Amino acid sequence: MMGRDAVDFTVSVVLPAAGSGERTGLPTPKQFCTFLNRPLISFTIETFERIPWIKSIVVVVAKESRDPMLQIVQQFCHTKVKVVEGGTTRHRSIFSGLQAFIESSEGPELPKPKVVIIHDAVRPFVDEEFLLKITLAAKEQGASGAIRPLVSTVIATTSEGFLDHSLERTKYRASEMPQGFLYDVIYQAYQRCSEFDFEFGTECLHLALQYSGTSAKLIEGPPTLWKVTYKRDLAAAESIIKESLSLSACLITGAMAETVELSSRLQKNLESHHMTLDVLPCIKENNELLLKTRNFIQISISGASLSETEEMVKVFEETKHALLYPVVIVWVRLCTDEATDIQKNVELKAIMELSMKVKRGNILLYCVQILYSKVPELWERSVERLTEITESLIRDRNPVLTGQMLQA
Ligand SMILES: Nc1ccn([C@@H]2O[C@H](COP(=O)(O)OP(=O)(O)OP(=O)(O)O)[C@@H](O)[C@H]2O)c(=O)n1
Ligand SMILES: O=P(O)(O)OC[C@@H](O)[C@@H](O)[C@@H](O)CO
Repeated sequence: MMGRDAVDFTVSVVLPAAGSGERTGLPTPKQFCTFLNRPLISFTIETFERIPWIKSIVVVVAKESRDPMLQIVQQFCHTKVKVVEGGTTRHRSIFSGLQAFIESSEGPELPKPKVVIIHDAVRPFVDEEFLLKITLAAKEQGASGAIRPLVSTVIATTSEGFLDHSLERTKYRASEMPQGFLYDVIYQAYQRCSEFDFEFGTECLHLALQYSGTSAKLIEGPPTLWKVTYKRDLAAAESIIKESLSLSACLITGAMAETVELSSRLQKNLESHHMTLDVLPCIKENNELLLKTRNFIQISISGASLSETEEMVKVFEETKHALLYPVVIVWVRLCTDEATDIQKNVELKAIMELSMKVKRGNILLYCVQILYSKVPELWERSVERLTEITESLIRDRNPVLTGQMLQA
């Protein structure tokens, strides 16, 4: 497949995000519903923002959402974004987005792109490879669109609500997003389309065919292109993102024989559960490795200070490593002998204070205590429990459990 260097022309994106999300039944429009401390729309924007050959992103929001959207842009450092106001229907919103590239009385707008990608803001899972296919096809053919096989059969009903006939499913496809267009093709189509199209239409590809005589190239996309429409879709999106964050971790073993031995057992268990691990004795001078993942497991002997954890936190704060996704630190405290209550309280106080402080920077600090046992079966069982707890903390990223002394 052609690579990024094939994109030797300007590409911009229009993200319609001015809907009210009625079908979720939630008071907040779904594009602004949050998980992992971030609104859904920010995840979609990030998907496009990290692609170097995409020059600008026009986000189209309802008038009342303009200021909240500008705050999101600032909070999550979305640098390629311009926010414009949408309309009462999706087509009106998309047309508003396209007009952001046209000179206006308020002065120069965004540079007009050769190709414009139109993508629903509530479809957060799109990858660069597929976007490249859509973009290059749009450049060649004038228009392109993502399609997916139909899951349910399409039927036509009589006016009395009875079956009239069913369509042969193999002949039809579901039209999804992203879609790509030569800018002039889709802009002209919107200039020519009818009020009926603006009011009741849902398909940009149809407008390109009807009003610009351009038949879109259809490209089958991956199943990840689905649109968040119902409340259950928000839960599904959150679960998919959390799963994608929990695939790797950095295991910091410490230098003592006991912590290295525990690290080795934990590494074996986590890798057998398909987690990819980078293993370090300590974090000094390994900043680039620190920025490879957002999950850290730090093994230390009870009584050890949190200074190394604080060093890690400093690196994350300086690099804004936790800006877009929470960073998880699981501080494993290996007890080789029974600590006094005073020692436990001192440690517990230290971990609670530090966890509250770093949570404001989107860093989730957990503590798990494991008692060393000379009895192999008991020790094995404790390490198994430590593995399960560690996996759960990384997967679920539950802020409620931060700062607690969990027991493996
Ligand atoms: N007037 C509108 C209506 C919809 N959209 C956007 O178009 C995308 C797909 O539309 P849909 O899933 O139908 O969103 P809503 O219209 O918000 O959903 P509902 O029909 O449940 O209200 C969404 O990102 C939505 O914000 C838009 O920009 N302007
Ligand atoms: O119809 P809705 O407003 O739910 O969502 C818009 C979808 O129709 C649209 O994204 C695709 O069908 C491609 O045009």
